[in-house]
Amino acid sequence: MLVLLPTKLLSGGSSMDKERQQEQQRVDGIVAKIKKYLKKKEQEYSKAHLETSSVEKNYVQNAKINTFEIDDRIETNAEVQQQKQLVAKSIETETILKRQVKTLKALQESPYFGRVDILDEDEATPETLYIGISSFVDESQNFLVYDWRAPISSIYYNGTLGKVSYETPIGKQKTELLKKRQFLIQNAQIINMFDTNETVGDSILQEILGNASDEYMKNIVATIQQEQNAIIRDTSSEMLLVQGVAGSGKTSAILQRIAFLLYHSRRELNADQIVLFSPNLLFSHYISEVLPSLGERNMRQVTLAEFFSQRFEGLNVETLFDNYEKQLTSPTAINKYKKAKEAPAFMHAIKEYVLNVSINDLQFTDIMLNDRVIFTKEAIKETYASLPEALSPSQRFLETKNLLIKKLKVLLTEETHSNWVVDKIATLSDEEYFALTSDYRHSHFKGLDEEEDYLALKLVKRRFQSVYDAIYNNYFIDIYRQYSDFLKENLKDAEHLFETELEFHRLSLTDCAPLLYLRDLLTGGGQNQRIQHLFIDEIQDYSLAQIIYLKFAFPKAKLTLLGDSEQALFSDFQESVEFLDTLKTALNVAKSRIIQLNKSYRSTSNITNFIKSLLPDGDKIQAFTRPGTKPKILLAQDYADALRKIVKELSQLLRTNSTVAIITNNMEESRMLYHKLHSSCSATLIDNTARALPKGVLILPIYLAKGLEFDAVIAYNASSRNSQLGTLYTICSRAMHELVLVSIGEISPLIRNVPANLFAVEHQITLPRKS
Ligand SMILES: Nc1ncnc2c1ncn2[C@@H]1O[C@H](COP(=O)(O)OP(=O)(O)OP(=O)(O)O)[C@@H](O)[C@H]1O
Repeated sequence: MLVLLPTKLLSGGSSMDKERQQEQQRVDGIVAKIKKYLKKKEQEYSKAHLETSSVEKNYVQNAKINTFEIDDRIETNAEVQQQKQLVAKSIETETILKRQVKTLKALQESPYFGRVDILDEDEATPETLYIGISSFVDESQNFLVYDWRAPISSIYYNGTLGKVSYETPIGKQKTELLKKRQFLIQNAQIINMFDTNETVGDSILQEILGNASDEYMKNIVATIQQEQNAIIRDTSSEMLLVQGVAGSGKTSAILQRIAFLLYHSRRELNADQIVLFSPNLLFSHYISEVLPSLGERNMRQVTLAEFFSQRFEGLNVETLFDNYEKQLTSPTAINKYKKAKEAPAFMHAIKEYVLNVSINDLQFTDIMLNDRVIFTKEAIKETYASLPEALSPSQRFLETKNLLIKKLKVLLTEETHSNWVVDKIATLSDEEYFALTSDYRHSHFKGLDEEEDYLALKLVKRRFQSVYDAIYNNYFIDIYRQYSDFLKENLKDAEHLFETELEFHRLSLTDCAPLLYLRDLLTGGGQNQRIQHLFIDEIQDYSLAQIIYLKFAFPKAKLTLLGDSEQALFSDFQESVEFLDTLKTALNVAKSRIIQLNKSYRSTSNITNFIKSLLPDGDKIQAFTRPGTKPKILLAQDYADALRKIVKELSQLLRTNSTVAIITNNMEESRMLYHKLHSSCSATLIDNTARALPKGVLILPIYLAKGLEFDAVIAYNASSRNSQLGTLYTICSRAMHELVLVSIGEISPLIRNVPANLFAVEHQITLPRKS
């Protein structure tokens, strides 16, 4: 619990007033220095900006020089390359300055949020340090503000007063923490300030959490809690599993963690080497401002659907959402092979299959150029078979590829003598000629023959480019037929469904990971060795097969996986510790750690208490003390009655909330509601193409609301027909300040066990209790 020092001393007391004055004077002094420095940096930035514009202009002009005059062209090439480098350098300088200006602007509004007074063992006088979103140093290199990620800053988040220690690059350091002070500074004015003994305290947190929701998630740097700090500063785990209840700050903590890692390993790590798998595009947009607000570049973000679609070009890859909607309509057909295909054993079977597949069972395919067969599958098979058996399949594929490319080169030389080439050269236009010879120093052609040979090879290469690509991309094996063969052997009859889908150019989500695994193990590819950190949000929605594949695809990456098994929309609930064990075995990681977050920050205590009583093991959830009204249940007789009630409720909710989300179980419900409601209240329908969230009334299905939060939520429809616990829990936990549940007809049995004092009902009703 937070221990505040006597309030008299802190707020009303004259000694605190005096201290506050002194602190404000310090803020004033520092802000003046920041402003001065900002001015300098702004000037440098404007200069850099002009410089970039001028080198860019130069570059464009040079690149445009008449390229049909041969002599000009040669010189242009060299100059253009030089200009290109200049542009890149200039842009980089400008970007760095732009970021510095942005950080300084943030600092001049709020230079810091914390202060610690420490006394080192060998020192006689204490030292006072101030902590902010970034460090600020004066001309004499005195740290006026310490970056929140600096080693010493960790005691602000972790330490209680007294002897404390903190990690540094040279080992553990000890000191004594004499004072910890929190500030809320806005527009360079101290709004609130108090001393605290333990972790960062409730009062400022209350103030922050009471605010309205925003289009963008905010950073939590000033109020990071101790258990969140453990997630942020963990640098040693190979796999960090964060299991946290809804609204406990999992997403916030990992974004802060990314900022921390970028600071901690500044030399070895950059933002491009971090990938975050996020649940949907809306979410990607929602979190996109957190890192920039801390002066860092964003990591790469991708959704699972995007990741798979990029790898199966030309196929319509099913998304988690299609899969979810289908499960609601025809659960049995989908579930038939789902369980087997999503299990680690299935991925293991793929590995075994690749190791043991015989050459005769490999599904080689002809390489064609239009209707002409360039390499027959028999010839390719022969090439593959000629290689030593001791090589692994992927090594043999690589060698086959090399040999095929060699053969192709011979073929291309022969092809240069064919009639079509001779004819084409004779009829080349000037433009075509210059395009073909653009990277050759024309003056160096020794004679007509050489020039003709050069042109012929160019023309042939151009025509055969697709053959080269086919070899390069391993299109000489029909991976779909291979997978179908694998299914035949390992999951009886499953191949039929797979093949039927393929005929329609569709690929089901459960086949993506095993199919890619098969392709990559067989042909050797698909791995990105550069990525150092892989973050997966909403891990409960990923199958183990998918996680195994992602670990394989990013072999050097440390994993940070976060989720809440209670919010599982697409699969069954699994206990966290059990889940960690399964993951450890499936992924074979040595150093793993699990961190549980049980305190929920998003919602008022009334909402959290209601939500926790929905869950059988909800006791572990702790509500953050924040006042608000009780959740309300509206019982409607029929659809028309529900609509009337919703319209009435909306007008009330909009008086105090800037965003009200009506969250449904699926897209169809959302569409129907939108159709009926948009004329009476200007609502926005959010579908899976949406990227931003406007204010006002939003209507969306639950899977698109994952990870998001809204001032008020109307849960539609909480009747007994919609009795999925994970769905109801996830919908309700999106609400920050107000929650209303609408039920058409009998209320969901999930709500019957909630104590009646935790919610209000619009009409007096008797809820039948479960026996
Ligand atoms: N230490 C903190 N200080 C201030 N705000 C916090 C803190 N921790 C969490 N929050 C706020 O609580 C809300 C929920 O946080 P977040 O979305 O990160 O939780 P989550 O665990 O990812 O939620 P869910 O799983 O339900 O999507 C956000 O508004 C976030 O800013």
